[in-house]
Order: sequence, then C-alpha cells, then structure tokens
Amino acid sequence: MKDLKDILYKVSLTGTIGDMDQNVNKLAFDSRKVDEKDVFVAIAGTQVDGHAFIPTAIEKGASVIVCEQLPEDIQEGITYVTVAHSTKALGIMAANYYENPSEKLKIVAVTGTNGKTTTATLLYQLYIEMGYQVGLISTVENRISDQVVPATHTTPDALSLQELLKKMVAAGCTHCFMEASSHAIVQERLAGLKLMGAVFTNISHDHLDYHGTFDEYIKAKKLLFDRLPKDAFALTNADDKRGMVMLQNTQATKQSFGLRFPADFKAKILTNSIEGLELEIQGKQVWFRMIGEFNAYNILAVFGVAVLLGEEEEEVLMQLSKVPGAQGRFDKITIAGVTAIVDYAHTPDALENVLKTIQGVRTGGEQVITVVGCGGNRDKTKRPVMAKIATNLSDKVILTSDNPRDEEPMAILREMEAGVNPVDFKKTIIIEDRREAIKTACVMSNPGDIILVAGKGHETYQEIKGVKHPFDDRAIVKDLLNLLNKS
Ligand SMILES: CC(=O)N[C@H]1[C@@H](OP(=O)(O)OP(=O)(O)OC[C@H]2O[C@@H](n3ccc(=O)[nH]c3=O)[C@H](O)[C@@H]2O)O[C@H](CO)[C@@H](O)[C@@H]1O[C@H](C)C(=O)N[C@@H](C)C(=O)N[C@H](CCC(=O)O)C(=O)O
Ligand SMILES: Nc1ncnc2c1ncn2[C@@H]1O[C@H](COP(=O)(O)OP(=O)(O)OP(=O)(O)O)[C@@H](O)[C@H]1O
Ligand SMILES: N[C@H](CCC[C@H](N)C(=O)O)C(=O)O
Ligand SMILES: [Mg+2]
Repeated sequence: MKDLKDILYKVSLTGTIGDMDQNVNKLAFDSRKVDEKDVFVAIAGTQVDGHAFIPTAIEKGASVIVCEQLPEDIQEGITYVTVAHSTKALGIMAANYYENPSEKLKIVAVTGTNGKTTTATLLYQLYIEMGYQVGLISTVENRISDQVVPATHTTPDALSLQELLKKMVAAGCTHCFMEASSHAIVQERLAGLKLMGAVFTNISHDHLDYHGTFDEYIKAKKLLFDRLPKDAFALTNADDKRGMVMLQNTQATKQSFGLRFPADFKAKILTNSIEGLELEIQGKQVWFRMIGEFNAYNILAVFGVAVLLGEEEEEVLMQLSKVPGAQGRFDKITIAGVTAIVDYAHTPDALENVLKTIQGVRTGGEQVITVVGCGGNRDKTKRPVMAKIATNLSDKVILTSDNPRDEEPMAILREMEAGVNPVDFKKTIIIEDRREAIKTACVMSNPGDIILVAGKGHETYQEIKGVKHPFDDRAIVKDLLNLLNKS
C-alpha cells in the first residue's frame, strides 16, 4: 500500500473531493484491471473516453478516481481528484509509485520516423560490450540487462514503462536506451521521466492517420526536445531538413551529427558494400557490420550519445565495430547464390533508403525482386507512394499483405497498385497471401539475384481481423530457398 499524497506529488491538481489521507493499492488506467483500493485514472482515448468507465472502476473497488471532469454522480466514500491532463498526471503518478526510477538511471530517448530501434539497439549492444548493465526499450523487445521482456508497443504506456525502469534499477542497470514514438510523446507516456538526453534521427511520411498533418507530426516529435531539462543533451541530425527545428525551443545542450552539413559529430563514408560500412570518424577509419548510408547516420548518432555520456571516443569506436545491430533490419540470408534481405522498411522513406542501398551495392546483371505490403488500420496515404518506390527501384515487385488488421487485404493492395506507373504494370504482381508472394519471389530468382522482403522485419506474426497468426519472413524465406535449392 502507498500513501495517496506521495503518489500525487508534483501532479498539478485542479480540485479534490473526499479523503486525501489514505493508502491505496495500485494505479490503473483501464477499468478492467482495477482491484480493491486502486486509483483509477480516467483518460479520453482515441476509441472511447475512460471517464465513461468511472462507475465500473468504483464497482470493482477503486477508492480514488483521477479525472479531467467530475462525473455527475459523486459517490460517498470515494475520493475524486481533478487534473488538467489525465495522461500527464498518470505519468507523474506512475513515476512516484515506482519510486522515480529514472532518477537512478541515465536514460536516453530516441525519436524520429526511422532508425529509432536501430539506434537504441546499437546503444544497448555497445554498452553491453563496454561492460555495463543496460536496459533497452524498443519495438522489437525490451531488455533488462540480458533478460528479454516482450514488447507490446514501441514505447510502453506510462505504468508499464515506469515498472520496467524500476526493474532495471533493481537489476543494477546504470543506463537505459529507449525509443520515443510520436504516439507516446503526444499521449504523455514519458511524463515523469528524467532524461539525460534525446536523439532525433529524421522525419518523413508516417502516421498521418493519427497526427492529421505533417506539421502536427513534426510538433509531436519536437515536444520531446521542448521538454528536456537544462542539464540534458539534445542530439539532432544536421542533414535532416527538420533537424534544427527540433532544437529550436529546447533548454538542453544542442549537439548535432551528420555526413553533409557542419555538425559536432561528423563522418565520411569510405566503403559502402553488402559486407558493411567503412567510415572515417574523428580521423579514424573503422569497419561496421551495418549496411547502407542510413546506418552511417545511426552509427554516428550512437557515437555522439556515447561521447556525450562521457565515454572515450576510441573505446566506443572499437566496441561499436563489433556489434550486430537490430533484428529484422537489413537481415541478410544467402542460399544457393540468392541473397534475401528481410527489412522492417514500412515507410516510403525507409523503403527508398533500403532499395537505394541495394542499388548501390549491386554488382550488375542481377535482378532485384521486392515483396512488400502496407499495414491495415494505418496511414493510407503511404500505400501508393510505397508501391511507386518499390516499382521504380526494383526489377520485379510483388505487392502483398502486411498485417491487414481489420481491413480487406485486396482493398489495401488496390490502393497500393494505384501508385504504380502504368509502364511498370508488367513487372508488378499482386499476391494477397504473403507466403505465396515470398514463394513466387524465390521461384523467380536466379543465383546472384537479390530478394527484398520489406515491412515486417522482426515481426513473427501476420495480424488479420484481431488474430495474430504465426508468420516470420526470415524463417519462411530460409525454408523456401532451401526447399527450392534441393528440388
Ligand atoms: C492509437 C493509440 O496510440 N492508442 C493507444 C492508446 O489507446 P486509446 O487512446 O485508443 O485508448 P481507448 O481504447 O480509446 O481507451 C481510452 C481509455 O479508456 C480505458 N478503458 C477502455 C475500455 C474499458 O473497458 N475500460 C477502460 O478503462 C482505456 O484503458 C484507456 O485508458 O493508449 C493505450 C494505452 O497506452 C495504447 O495501448 C493504445 O495503443 C494502441 C493499441 C496502438 O495500436 N498504438 C500504436 C498505434 C502505437 O502506439 N504505436 C507506437 C509506435 C508507432 C511507430 O511505429 O512509430 C508505439 O509506441 O507503439
Ligand atoms: N536512420 C535511418 N534513416 C532512414 N531509414 C532508416 C534509418 N535506420 C533504419 N532505417 C530503415 O527503416 C526501417 C526501420 O528502422 P528502425 O526499426 O530502426 O526504425 P524505427 O524508427 O524504430 O521504426 P518504428 O517507428 O516502426 O519503431 C529499417 O528496417 C530500415 O529500412
Ligand atoms: N510500429 C508501426 C509498425 C508498422 C509495421 C508494419 N508491419 C505494419 O504492420 O503496418 C505501426 O504500428 O504502425
Ligand atoms: Mg522502432
């Protein structure tokens, strides 16, 4: 049990009704998870308004209600606390409830359209190599040192986030590297968190279904930097058009990285091949296992963070050259001379980067066959754009399903097809079933060819109408190429 007043420390209250002098059990923002003597925080969401569940929460035993508007029916014996923003209040309360773990860790958050998972994972792998106990919060998985905690979101809700951080402190972690999605920033999942620094990777088309306009999407990312404290650092991509905008209103120390424009952390690409990248950083030539120019940016961001956290440059470069990178990001599988690349590119910019990287490393004569789809219940405007990019930069394209969710797969595919230039129709096929699509790509391929399977990366499921069916691009590609090789 915890003292209600301790939990509400630093939350700005607009009013209270009832007994504030009491101990409570735990916090819940979902009425279905409320138990006896809990605090229920009512949040207006995208689907429903949590305020409608106040009576249910009370029936289930909640003794305290935190809300933005009081319900009409005020019940005897229940404490009501009103706040201006329930989401923000939840973050601060969650931090208090779990004893402010972020004050005992050095936390760096990474935001941007692409590269968050890669950057956070590289930081985690680098710090493990350097001998630290580290935490990771990412789309692929969360980690408390070497213990894997499955991830449900890119950035967990405020309660799960603070609980994870508390476990990291208990396990002896000194650092935590995390992704901050734009949804999480807007929904205040990071409220109550003390950050040592934040990184901006880049911004391009995504999630316009949620944010409405590109300007709103930019504003969401920028909020992370606006909210940084004075003693933190704000590290931005100097080569991104919006890089400097991100830092406009921050109080934190401004730092930048880049390959082109003047920046605090700079690199030059010496070699960019299918084997990896050779970069010149701070006058030193170093090999890395990651592929493509975009990974040079990720590597530079990681280098910058480590140096800003006080690590020695040479040690950082030496250890960073050993790390493998994140799962499902340019994962290369070569069987019988065919190279398949499984990559999480699910935005136009990421797809273009990956295909241009493939174009850049191809030796000539081979075909590039791309298998790609777009998620259901997600930004529809990216569909034709991604199909156009795929057909522009590949010799053959198979448009297929990628988590159709509640939408009709064929309807998504028709929206993608609308972006294909008529002259490219003959190299484009639509195969709704993703396994069949991958199989067709494998059958079409000859030794030397490159197959790109884009959009799902590390994912191990295909989500159709609320059901997650087991599905792993990497395993399927391997099986099919092996099978075809034998037959
Ligand atoms: C669109 C979105 O971001 N939704 C997130 C949001 O839910 P919501 O606003 O839709 O909630 P809601 O269903 O309207 O419910 C409102 C409130 O009523 C409560 N409720 C609801 C029903 C009930 O019976 N009782 C009850 O109390 C809910 O618990 C909630 O507090 O808050 C929930 C709790 O934190 C999240 O789980 C949920 O993520 C959904 C599942 C989701 O798919 N989110 C994706 C888009 C997302 O967040 N993605 C980003 C990464 C994107 C990227 O790749 O960049 C991420 O960080 O993962
Ligand atoms: N710095 C970068 N710039 C552009 N594209 C990138 C960059 N890093 C990775 N990518 C591409 O974007 C894809 C997604 O990368 P990553 O998972 O690191 O991004 P993310 O920001 O975490 O994405 P999400 O928002 O889905 O969590 C990769 O598979 C790769 O194709
Ligand atoms: N975090 C992103 C991932 C998209 C991955 C893609 N496979 C899809 O399902 O659309 C989202 O939830 O929008
Ligand atoms: Mg991610």
